[in-house]
Amino acid sequence: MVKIGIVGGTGYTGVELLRILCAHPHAQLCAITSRTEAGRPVADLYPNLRGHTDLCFVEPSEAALAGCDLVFFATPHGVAMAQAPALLARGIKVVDLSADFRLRDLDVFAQWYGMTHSAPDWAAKAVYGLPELNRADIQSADLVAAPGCYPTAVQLALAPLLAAGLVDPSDLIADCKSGVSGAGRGANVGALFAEVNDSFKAYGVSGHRHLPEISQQLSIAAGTPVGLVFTPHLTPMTRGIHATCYARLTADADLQALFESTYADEPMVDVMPAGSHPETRSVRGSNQCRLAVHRAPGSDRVVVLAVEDNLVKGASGQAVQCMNLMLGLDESAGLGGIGLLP
Ligand SMILES: NC(=O)C1=CN([C@@H]2O[C@H](COP(=O)(O)OP(=O)(O)OC[C@H]3O[C@@H](n4cnc5c(N)ncnc54)[C@H](OP(=O)(O)O)[C@@H]3O)[C@@H](O)[C@H]2O)C=CC1
Ligand SMILES: CC(=O)N[C@@H](CCC(=O)OP(=O)(O)O)C(=O)O
Repeated sequence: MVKIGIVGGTGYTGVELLRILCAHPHAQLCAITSRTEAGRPVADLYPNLRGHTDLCFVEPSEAALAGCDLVFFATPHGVAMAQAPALLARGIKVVDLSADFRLRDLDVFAQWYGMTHSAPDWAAKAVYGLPELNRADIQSADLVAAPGCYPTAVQLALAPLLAAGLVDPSDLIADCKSGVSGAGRGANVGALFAEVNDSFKAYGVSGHRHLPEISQQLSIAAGTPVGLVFTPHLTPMTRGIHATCYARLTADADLQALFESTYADEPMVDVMPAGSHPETRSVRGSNQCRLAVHRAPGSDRVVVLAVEDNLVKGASGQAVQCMNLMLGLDESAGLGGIGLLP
Protein backbone atom coordinates (compact mmCIF):
# COMPACT_ATOMS: atom_id res chain seq x y z
CA MET A 1 0.00 0.00 0.00
CA VAL A 2 1.21 3.55 -0.71
CA LYS A 3 0.93 6.03 2.16
CA ILE A 4 -1.01 9.17 1.26
CA GLY A 5 -1.43 12.57 2.92
CA ILE A 6 -3.86 15.37 2.03
CA VAL A 7 -3.31 19.01 2.95
CA GLY A 8 -6.68 20.74 2.89
CA GLY A 9 -8.96 17.78 3.66
CA THR A 10 -12.03 19.85 4.53
CA GLY A 11 -12.49 21.53 1.13
CA TYR A 12 -14.48 20.23 -1.82
CA THR A 13 -11.50 18.82 -3.71
CA GLY A 14 -10.11 17.45 -0.43
CA VAL A 15 -13.24 15.47 0.40
CA GLU A 16 -13.42 14.25 -3.21
CA LEU A 17 -9.84 12.96 -2.84
CA LEU A 18 -10.92 11.21 0.35
CA ARG A 19 -13.94 9.61 -1.36
CA ILE A 20 -11.76 8.28 -4.18
CA LEU A 21 -8.80 7.21 -2.03
CA CYS A 22 -10.90 5.40 0.60
CA ALA A 23 -11.95 3.01 -2.18
CA HIS A 24 -8.51 2.87 -3.87
CA PRO A 25 -7.03 -0.64 -3.90
CA HIS A 26 -3.42 0.48 -3.29
CA ALA A 27 -3.73 3.66 -1.18
CA GLN A 28 -3.62 3.99 2.59
CA LEU A 29 -4.66 7.37 3.96
CA CYS A 30 -2.22 8.45 6.66
CA ALA A 31 -2.70 12.16 7.37
CA ILE A 32 -5.55 14.56 6.49
CA THR A 33 -4.93 18.14 7.52
CA SER A 34 -7.19 20.98 8.54
CA ARG A 35 -6.40 24.09 10.55
CA THR A 36 -10.04 24.62 11.50
CA GLU A 37 -11.10 21.00 12.23
CA ALA A 38 -7.93 19.53 13.77
CA GLY A 39 -8.84 16.74 16.21
CA ARG A 40 -12.28 16.11 14.66
CA PRO A 41 -13.00 12.72 13.05
CA VAL A 42 -13.05 13.07 9.27
CA ALA A 43 -16.26 10.98 9.06
CA ASP A 44 -17.92 13.33 11.55
CA LEU A 45 -17.57 16.26 9.12
CA TYR A 46 -18.25 14.08 6.05
CA PRO A 47 -20.71 11.29 6.99
CA ASN A 48 -20.42 9.70 3.53
CA LEU A 49 -17.01 8.48 4.79
CA ARG A 50 -18.41 6.76 7.93
CA GLY A 51 -17.11 3.20 7.98
CA HIS A 52 -14.41 4.06 5.43
CA THR A 53 -11.90 5.99 7.54
CA ASP A 54 -11.16 6.32 11.26
CA LEU A 55 -8.73 9.21 10.78
CA CYS A 56 -9.07 12.57 12.54
CA PHE A 57 -7.99 15.84 10.93
CA VAL A 58 -4.54 17.02 12.05
CA GLU A 59 -2.90 20.45 11.90
CA PRO A 60 -0.84 20.82 8.72
CA SER A 61 2.86 20.32 9.48
CA GLU A 62 5.92 18.70 7.93
CA ALA A 63 6.02 16.23 10.86
CA ALA A 64 2.41 15.11 10.32
CA LEU A 65 3.14 14.33 6.64
CA ALA A 66 6.69 12.94 7.03
CA GLY A 67 5.65 9.27 6.79
CA CYS A 68 3.80 9.67 3.49
CA ASP A 69 4.94 8.46 0.07
CA LEU A 70 2.84 11.12 -1.68
CA VAL A 71 1.00 14.22 -0.49
CA PHE A 72 -1.84 16.07 -2.25
CA PHE A 73 -2.25 19.82 -1.73
CA ALA A 74 -5.96 20.65 -2.05
CA THR A 75 -5.39 24.18 -0.82
CA PRO A 76 -5.74 27.75 -2.09
CA HIS A 77 -3.03 29.19 -4.31
CA GLY A 78 0.14 30.07 -2.38
CA VAL A 79 0.06 27.21 0.15
CA ALA A 80 1.80 24.45 -1.82
CA MET A 81 4.65 26.65 -3.00
CA ALA A 82 5.36 27.47 0.67
CA GLN A 83 4.93 23.97 2.15
CA ALA A 84 5.69 21.43 -0.62
CA PRO A 85 9.46 22.05 -0.99
CA ALA A 86 10.20 20.69 2.52
CA LEU A 87 8.29 17.49 1.69
CA LEU A 88 9.95 17.17 -1.72
CA ALA A 89 13.36 17.53 -0.03
CA ARG A 90 12.45 14.46 2.07
CA GLY A 91 11.75 12.47 -1.11
CA ILE A 92 7.96 12.69 -0.74
CA LYS A 93 6.14 13.08 -4.06
CA VAL A 94 3.60 15.90 -4.37
CA VAL A 95 0.49 16.50 -6.48
CA ASP A 96 -0.71 20.10 -6.18
CA LEU A 97 -4.31 20.85 -7.14
CA SER A 98 -3.79 24.61 -6.98
CA ALA A 99 -2.22 26.77 -9.69
CA ASP A 100 1.12 27.24 -7.89
CA PHE A 101 3.11 25.10 -10.31
CA ARG A 102 1.05 25.26 -13.51
CA LEU A 103 2.52 28.31 -15.24
CA ARG A 104 6.01 28.25 -16.76
CA ASP A 105 6.44 32.03 -16.76
CA LEU A 106 6.51 33.21 -13.15
CA ASP A 107 5.95 36.84 -14.15
CA VAL A 108 2.67 35.71 -15.72
CA PHE A 109 1.93 33.80 -12.48
CA ALA A 110 2.54 36.96 -10.42
CA GLN A 111 0.35 39.01 -12.75
CA TRP A 112 -2.66 36.66 -12.51
CA TYR A 113 -2.34 35.38 -8.96
CA GLY A 114 -1.11 38.57 -7.28
CA MET A 115 1.85 36.95 -5.51
CA THR A 116 5.54 36.42 -6.16
CA HIS A 117 6.45 32.76 -6.55
CA SER A 118 8.44 31.53 -3.53
CA ALA A 119 9.68 28.23 -5.05
CA PRO A 120 10.95 29.06 -8.55
CA ASP A 121 13.33 26.08 -8.66
CA TRP A 122 10.48 23.66 -8.07
CA ALA A 123 8.25 25.59 -10.49
CA ALA A 124 10.84 24.89 -13.20
CA LYS A 125 10.85 21.16 -12.37
CA ALA A 126 7.10 20.70 -11.98
CA VAL A 127 5.25 18.61 -14.58
CA TYR A 128 1.81 19.63 -15.86
CA GLY A 129 -0.59 16.85 -14.88
CA LEU A 130 -2.81 16.19 -17.88
CA PRO A 131 -2.09 12.48 -18.52
CA GLU A 132 -3.63 12.39 -22.01
CA LEU A 133 -1.08 14.96 -23.22
CA ASN A 134 1.82 14.47 -20.82
CA ARG A 135 1.85 10.86 -19.57
CA ALA A 136 5.57 10.04 -19.84
CA ASP A 137 6.68 13.14 -17.93
CA ILE A 138 4.13 12.52 -15.17
CA GLN A 139 5.42 8.96 -14.70
CA SER A 140 8.88 10.23 -13.74
CA ALA A 141 7.81 13.38 -11.87
CA ASP A 142 8.31 14.20 -8.20
CA LEU A 143 6.01 17.25 -8.38
CA VAL A 144 2.89 17.40 -10.53
CA ALA A 145 0.71 20.47 -11.07
CA ALA A 146 -2.82 19.18 -11.59
CA PRO A 147 -4.61 21.31 -14.23
CA GLY A 148 -7.52 23.63 -13.50
CA CYS A 149 -11.04 22.40 -14.17
CA TYR A 150 -11.74 24.57 -17.23
CA PRO A 151 -8.27 23.99 -18.72
CA THR A 152 -8.76 20.21 -18.61
CA ALA A 153 -11.96 20.29 -20.66
CA VAL A 154 -10.72 22.90 -23.16
CA GLN A 155 -7.39 21.18 -23.78
CA LEU A 156 -8.96 17.77 -24.35
CA ALA A 157 -11.38 19.41 -26.81
CA LEU A 158 -8.95 21.54 -28.83
CA ALA A 159 -5.50 19.92 -28.56
CA PRO A 160 -6.15 17.17 -31.17
CA LEU A 161 -7.15 19.77 -33.79
CA LEU A 162 -4.13 21.95 -33.04
CA ALA A 163 -1.67 19.07 -32.93
CA ALA A 164 -2.96 17.88 -36.32
CA GLY A 165 -2.58 21.39 -37.79
CA LEU A 166 -6.20 21.44 -38.96
CA VAL A 167 -7.34 24.75 -37.41
CA ASP A 168 -6.22 28.36 -37.23
CA PRO A 169 -4.41 28.62 -33.84
CA SER A 170 -5.01 32.38 -33.68
CA ASP A 171 -8.82 32.06 -33.70
CA LEU A 172 -10.01 29.80 -30.86
CA ILE A 173 -13.06 30.25 -28.63
CA ALA A 174 -13.88 28.37 -25.42
CA ASP A 175 -17.33 29.13 -24.05
CA CYS A 176 -17.53 27.32 -20.70
CA LYS A 177 -20.08 26.70 -17.93
CA SER A 178 -19.29 25.52 -14.41
CA GLY A 179 -21.20 24.23 -11.42
CA VAL A 180 -20.94 26.20 -8.19
CA SER A 181 -18.63 23.72 -6.38
CA GLY A 182 -15.91 25.10 -8.66
CA ALA A 183 -15.74 28.08 -6.32
CA GLY A 184 -14.80 25.89 -3.33
CA ARG A 185 -16.39 25.44 0.10
CA GLY A 186 -15.30 28.73 1.61
CA ALA A 187 -17.91 31.34 2.53
CA ASN A 188 -18.58 33.36 -0.60
CA VAL A 189 -21.67 35.49 -1.29
CA GLY A 190 -21.52 34.74 -5.02
CA ALA A 191 -22.00 31.01 -4.32
CA LEU A 192 -25.04 31.35 -2.03
CA PHE A 193 -28.16 29.41 -3.10
CA ALA A 194 -30.20 32.60 -3.44
CA GLU A 195 -27.52 34.14 -5.65
CA VAL A 196 -27.11 31.26 -8.11
CA ASN A 197 -30.42 29.37 -8.10
CA ASP A 198 -32.62 29.93 -11.19
CA SER A 199 -29.99 32.21 -12.69
CA PHE A 200 -27.14 32.09 -15.16
CA LYS A 201 -24.29 34.51 -15.73
CA ALA A 202 -20.90 34.96 -17.30
CA TYR A 203 -17.97 36.12 -15.21
CA GLY A 204 -14.31 36.95 -15.77
CA VAL A 205 -15.04 37.92 -19.38
CA SER A 206 -12.29 40.51 -19.58
CA GLY A 207 -9.79 38.19 -17.94
CA HIS A 208 -9.87 34.92 -15.97
CA ARG A 209 -6.76 33.29 -14.45
CA HIS A 210 -7.35 30.12 -16.48
CA LEU A 211 -6.74 32.04 -19.72
CA PRO A 212 -2.91 32.04 -19.39
CA GLU A 213 -2.93 28.37 -18.34
CA ILE A 214 -5.06 27.25 -21.29
CA SER A 215 -3.10 29.46 -23.71
CA GLN A 216 0.22 28.10 -22.43
CA GLN A 217 -0.84 24.50 -22.92
CA LEU A 218 -2.61 24.93 -26.26
CA SER A 219 0.44 26.80 -27.58
CA ILE A 220 2.54 23.74 -26.70
CA ALA A 221 0.06 21.50 -28.52
CA ALA A 222 0.01 23.82 -31.56
CA GLY A 223 3.76 24.49 -31.58
CA THR A 224 2.97 28.21 -31.92
CA PRO A 225 1.31 30.85 -29.71
CA VAL A 226 -2.47 30.62 -29.83
CA GLY A 227 -5.14 33.33 -29.75
CA LEU A 228 -8.00 32.32 -27.44
CA VAL A 229 -11.23 33.91 -26.22
CA PHE A 230 -12.22 32.15 -22.98
CA THR A 231 -15.54 32.98 -21.30
CA PRO A 232 -16.58 31.16 -18.10
CA HIS A 233 -20.18 31.08 -16.84
CA LEU A 234 -21.70 30.07 -13.51
CA THR A 235 -24.66 27.69 -13.77
CA PRO A 236 -27.15 26.63 -11.08
CA MET A 237 -25.79 23.10 -10.69
CA THR A 238 -23.48 21.74 -8.00
CA ARG A 239 -20.96 19.85 -10.15
CA GLY A 240 -20.03 19.83 -13.80
CA ILE A 241 -18.26 21.71 -16.57
CA HIS A 242 -19.60 22.07 -20.09
CA ALA A 243 -17.15 23.53 -22.61
CA THR A 244 -18.29 24.53 -26.10
CA CYS A 245 -15.10 25.09 -28.11
CA TYR A 246 -14.94 26.66 -31.58
CA ALA A 247 -12.11 26.68 -34.12
CA ARG A 248 -11.79 27.69 -37.78
CA LEU A 249 -10.75 24.83 -40.06
CA THR A 250 -7.81 25.40 -42.40
CA ALA A 251 -7.81 21.92 -43.93
CA ASP A 252 -10.28 19.14 -44.61
CA ALA A 253 -10.23 15.96 -42.58
CA ASP A 254 -12.46 13.32 -41.02
CA LEU A 255 -12.77 15.01 -37.63
CA GLN A 256 -14.66 12.17 -35.99
CA ALA A 257 -11.90 9.75 -37.03
CA LEU A 258 -9.23 12.14 -35.72
CA PHE A 259 -10.80 12.31 -32.25
CA GLU A 260 -11.54 8.59 -32.14
CA SER A 261 -7.96 7.68 -33.02
CA THR A 262 -6.42 10.30 -30.72
CA TYR A 263 -8.27 8.99 -27.67
CA ALA A 264 -8.65 5.32 -28.67
CA ASP A 265 -6.41 4.09 -25.84
CA GLU A 266 -7.40 6.69 -23.25
CA PRO A 267 -9.41 5.18 -20.39
CA MET A 268 -10.68 8.56 -19.17
CA VAL A 269 -11.80 10.16 -22.45
CA ASP A 270 -14.94 9.06 -24.28
CA VAL A 271 -15.44 10.27 -27.85
CA MET A 272 -19.17 10.02 -28.47
CA PRO A 273 -20.73 9.12 -31.84
CA ALA A 274 -20.92 11.94 -34.41
CA GLY A 275 -23.75 14.38 -33.69
CA SER A 276 -23.94 13.65 -29.94
CA HIS A 277 -24.66 16.19 -27.22
CA PRO A 278 -22.90 15.09 -24.00
CA GLU A 279 -24.56 15.99 -20.69
CA THR A 280 -22.73 17.00 -17.52
CA ARG A 281 -24.81 14.56 -15.46
CA SER A 282 -23.43 11.65 -17.50
CA VAL A 283 -20.00 12.28 -15.92
CA ARG A 284 -21.11 13.42 -12.43
CA GLY A 285 -18.92 11.53 -9.92
CA SER A 286 -16.82 9.90 -12.66
CA ASN A 287 -13.30 10.63 -13.92
CA GLN A 288 -14.44 10.72 -17.56
CA CYS A 289 -14.32 13.60 -20.01
CA ARG A 290 -16.92 13.06 -22.75
CA LEU A 291 -16.34 14.75 -26.11
CA ALA A 292 -18.48 15.26 -29.21
CA VAL A 293 -17.30 16.83 -32.50
CA HIS A 294 -19.65 18.80 -34.74
CA ARG A 295 -19.39 20.58 -38.08
CA ALA A 296 -22.41 22.13 -39.73
CA PRO A 297 -22.66 21.41 -43.49
CA GLY A 298 -20.80 24.08 -45.48
CA SER A 299 -19.31 25.67 -42.37
CA ASP A 300 -15.58 26.17 -41.83
CA ARG A 301 -16.09 26.05 -38.06
CA VAL A 302 -15.61 22.94 -35.96
CA VAL A 303 -17.44 22.85 -32.62
CA VAL A 304 -16.20 20.46 -29.94
CA LEU A 305 -18.32 19.82 -26.87
CA ALA A 306 -16.63 18.59 -23.68
CA VAL A 307 -18.18 17.64 -20.33
CA GLU A 308 -16.49 16.64 -17.09
CA ASP A 309 -17.11 16.73 -13.35
CA ASN A 310 -15.09 19.71 -12.13
CA LEU A 311 -14.29 17.92 -8.87
CA VAL A 312 -13.24 14.61 -10.50
CA LYS A 313 -11.62 14.80 -13.98
CA GLY A 314 -11.37 18.57 -13.37
CA ALA A 315 -9.54 18.14 -10.03
CA SER A 316 -9.31 15.20 -7.60
CA GLY A 317 -9.84 12.27 -9.98
CA GLN A 318 -7.24 13.64 -12.35
CA ALA A 319 -4.89 14.17 -9.37
CA VAL A 320 -5.32 10.48 -8.42
CA GLN A 321 -4.78 9.49 -12.08
CA CYS A 322 -1.45 11.37 -11.85
CA MET A 323 -0.66 9.72 -8.49
CA ASN A 324 -1.20 6.29 -10.07
CA LEU A 325 1.23 7.15 -12.88
CA MET A 326 3.85 8.63 -10.53
CA LEU A 327 3.80 5.55 -8.29
CA GLY A 328 3.80 2.98 -11.10
CA LEU A 329 0.24 1.80 -10.38
CA ASP A 330 -2.51 0.98 -12.87
CA GLU A 331 -3.51 4.43 -14.18
CA SER A 332 -7.22 3.68 -13.66
CA ALA A 333 -6.92 2.23 -10.15
CA GLY A 334 -9.63 3.62 -7.89
CA LEU A 335 -11.15 5.62 -10.75
CA GLY A 336 -13.88 3.30 -12.01
CA GLY A 337 -16.84 5.46 -10.94
CA ILE A 338 -19.68 5.72 -13.47
CA GLY A 339 -21.61 8.99 -13.93
CA LEU A 340 -24.84 9.48 -11.95
CA LEU A 341 -27.68 9.69 -14.47
CA PRO A 342 -30.37 10.89 -13.84
N1 LIG B 1 -13.35 23.33 -6.67
C1 LIG B 1 -12.95 22.96 -7.88
O1 LIG B 1 -13.77 22.56 -8.75
C2 LIG B 1 -11.50 22.97 -8.23
C3 LIG B 1 -10.54 23.50 -7.39
N2 LIG B 1 -9.21 23.48 -7.75
C4 LIG B 1 -8.19 24.05 -6.86
O2 LIG B 1 -7.96 23.14 -5.78
C5 LIG B 1 -7.64 23.88 -4.61
C6 LIG B 1 -8.65 23.53 -3.52
O3 LIG B 1 -9.95 23.88 -4.00
P1 LIG B 1 -11.28 23.63 -3.16
O4 LIG B 1 -11.23 22.27 -2.56
O5 LIG B 1 -12.38 23.98 -4.04
O6 LIG B 1 -11.09 24.73 -2.01
P2 LIG B 1 -11.84 24.87 -0.63
O7 LIG B 1 -11.90 26.32 -0.34
O8 LIG B 1 -13.11 24.08 -0.68
O9 LIG B 1 -10.83 24.16 0.41
C7 LIG B 1 -9.56 24.66 0.70
C8 LIG B 1 -8.89 23.78 1.74
O10 LIG B 1 -7.58 24.30 2.03
C9 LIG B 1 -7.38 24.37 3.43
N3 LIG B 1 -6.51 25.52 3.67
C10 LIG B 1 -6.79 26.83 3.41
N4 LIG B 1 -5.72 27.61 3.68
C11 LIG B 1 -4.73 26.78 4.12
C12 LIG B 1 -3.40 26.99 4.56
N5 LIG B 1 -2.85 28.19 4.59
N6 LIG B 1 -2.67 25.90 4.95
C13 LIG B 1 -3.20 24.65 4.90
N7 LIG B 1 -4.48 24.40 4.51
C14 LIG B 1 -5.23 25.45 4.12
C15 LIG B 1 -8.79 24.50 4.02
O11 LIG B 1 -8.89 23.87 5.28
P3 LIG B 1 -8.67 24.57 6.70
O12 LIG B 1 -9.07 26.01 6.52
O13 LIG B 1 -9.56 23.82 7.61
O14 LIG B 1 -7.22 24.36 6.98
C16 LIG B 1 -9.62 23.66 3.05
O15 LIG B 1 -9.60 22.29 3.44
C17 LIG B 1 -7.69 25.36 -4.98
O16 LIG B 1 -6.40 25.80 -5.30
C18 LIG B 1 -8.59 25.37 -6.22
O17 LIG B 1 -8.31 26.45 -7.02
C19 LIG B 1 -8.80 22.89 -8.90
C20 LIG B 1 -9.69 22.36 -9.78
C21 LIG B 1 -11.13 22.38 -9.53
C1 LIG C 1 -17.18 28.31 -10.60
C2 LIG C 1 -15.84 28.87 -10.17
O1 LIG C 1 -15.75 29.81 -9.43
N1 LIG C 1 -14.75 28.24 -10.65
C3 LIG C 1 -13.42 28.64 -10.33
C4 LIG C 1 -12.40 27.74 -10.99
C5 LIG C 1 -12.05 26.52 -10.19
C6 LIG C 1 -10.70 25.92 -10.55
O2 LIG C 1 -10.46 25.00 -11.28
O3 LIG C 1 -9.74 26.55 -10.14
P1 LIG C 1 -8.20 26.60 -9.99
O4 LIG C 1 -7.54 27.05 -11.18
O5 LIG C 1 -8.08 27.59 -8.94
O6 LIG C 1 -7.69 25.31 -9.59
C7 LIG C 1 -13.13 30.06 -10.80
O7 LIG C 1 -13.64 30.49 -11.81
O8 LIG C 1 -12.28 30.69 -10.16
